[in-house]
Amino acid sequence: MTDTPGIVITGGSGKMGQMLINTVLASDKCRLVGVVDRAGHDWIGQDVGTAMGGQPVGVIVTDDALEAFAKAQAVIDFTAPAATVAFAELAAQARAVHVIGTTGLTDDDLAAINAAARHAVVVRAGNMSLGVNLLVKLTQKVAAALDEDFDIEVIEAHHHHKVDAPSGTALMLGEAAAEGRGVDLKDVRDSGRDGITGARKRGDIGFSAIRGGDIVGEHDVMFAAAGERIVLRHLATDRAIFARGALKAALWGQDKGPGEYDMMDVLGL
Ligand SMILES: NC(=O)C1=CN([C@@H]2O[C@H](COP(=O)(O)OP(=O)(O)OC[C@H]3O[C@@H](n4cnc5c(N)ncnc54)[C@H](OP(=O)(O)O)[C@@H]3O)[C@@H](O)[C@H]2O)C=CC1
Ligand SMILES: O=C(O)C1=N[C@H](C(=O)O)C[C@H](O)C1
Repeated sequence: MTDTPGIVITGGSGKMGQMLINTVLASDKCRLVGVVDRAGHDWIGQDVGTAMGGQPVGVIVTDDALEAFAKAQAVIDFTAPAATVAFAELAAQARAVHVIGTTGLTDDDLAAINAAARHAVVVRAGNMSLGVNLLVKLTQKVAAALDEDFDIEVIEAHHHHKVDAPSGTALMLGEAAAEGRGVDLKDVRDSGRDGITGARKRGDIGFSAIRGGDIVGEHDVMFAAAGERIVLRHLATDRAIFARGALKAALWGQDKGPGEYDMMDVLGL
C-alpha cells in the first residue's frame, strides 16, 4: 500500500521511539517512511529493523530531519524540548502533521511551537492515552463540583530515567482542576515542598513527584477534606497506550487545517 500516510518517528532509539516504530510497522493505516536520531548515534545509517534487533524493514535511520520530513505526511515526536522546537519548524516547512508527546516544554518552547502551528497541524499532549484524557475531564468536573474545603493534590510516579517534574500529565490534571475551580493554575500551583514550608494555603493545587525503577506512569488526583477523601487514579502499565494515541492523532490530523490541537480534539472528549 503506498497511499496511506507516511510517518516519520523522531528519537527512534528512545523508549517511546521504539514503541512508536513497532506500532507504525504493525498498522495497515500508515507506512513508516523515516526514523530520525541524533547525529553521531550508532543507529545512523542502519536499517531500523536491524538496529532494533530484528529483520530489515527498508527504512534507514538518518540524522537529516528535514529530508526525512519532506517524504512524510506526519512526524511523531517524543524526544526532548530543544529537539521538539527544532522539529516543529521543520515539520511546518514540510507541511507534515507534527504530533508532539515531549514534556518539560517551557513557555518559550510553547510559543515557538505555536508559531509553527500557523503553517501546519500540530497535535500536542502531555499524555496521549485515552484513559488519562478521560481522567482530565473527570478531574475538571469533580473540581467544579467541590469548593476549597477540598484540598487538591496531584501525585505522580515515574521511572528513574524521567528528567522533568511535575510530569506533563500531572500538569494537564492540575490545569483541569484549576479550570474546574475557575482559577489560573499559575496563581495556585504549589510544587516541590521541602523544609519549613508553612501550613498549606487554602485553594492551592499541590504537586508531588515520585521517581523509581521502571514505573511507566501513575497519576492520582486527590481531593482531601475534613473526614473524607476522593482519589481519581490512572495507572499506565504499557507504553503502547501512548503510541496508539499518537498514531491516532497523526491520522486524525491529515484532513485538518493548520493550528494547534490536543488529544481532546482527537478523541472527541
Ligand atoms: N505525551 C505522552 O503520552 C508521553 C510523553 N512522553 C515524553 O516523551 C519524551 C521521551 O520519552 P522517552 O521515550 O521515555 O525518553 P527516551 O530518553 O527514552 O527517548 C528520547 C529520545 O529522543 C532522542 N533525542 C533527544 N534529542 C534529540 C535530537 N536533537 N534529535 C534526535 N533525537 C533526539 C534521544 O536520543 P539520545 O538518547 O541520543 O539523547 C532518545 O532516543 C519525554 O519528554 C517524555 O516525558 C513519554 C511517554 C508518553
Ligand atoms: O516520561 C514518561 O515516561 C512519561 N511522560 C509523560 C508525562 O510526563 O506525563 C506521560 C507518561 O506519564 C510517561
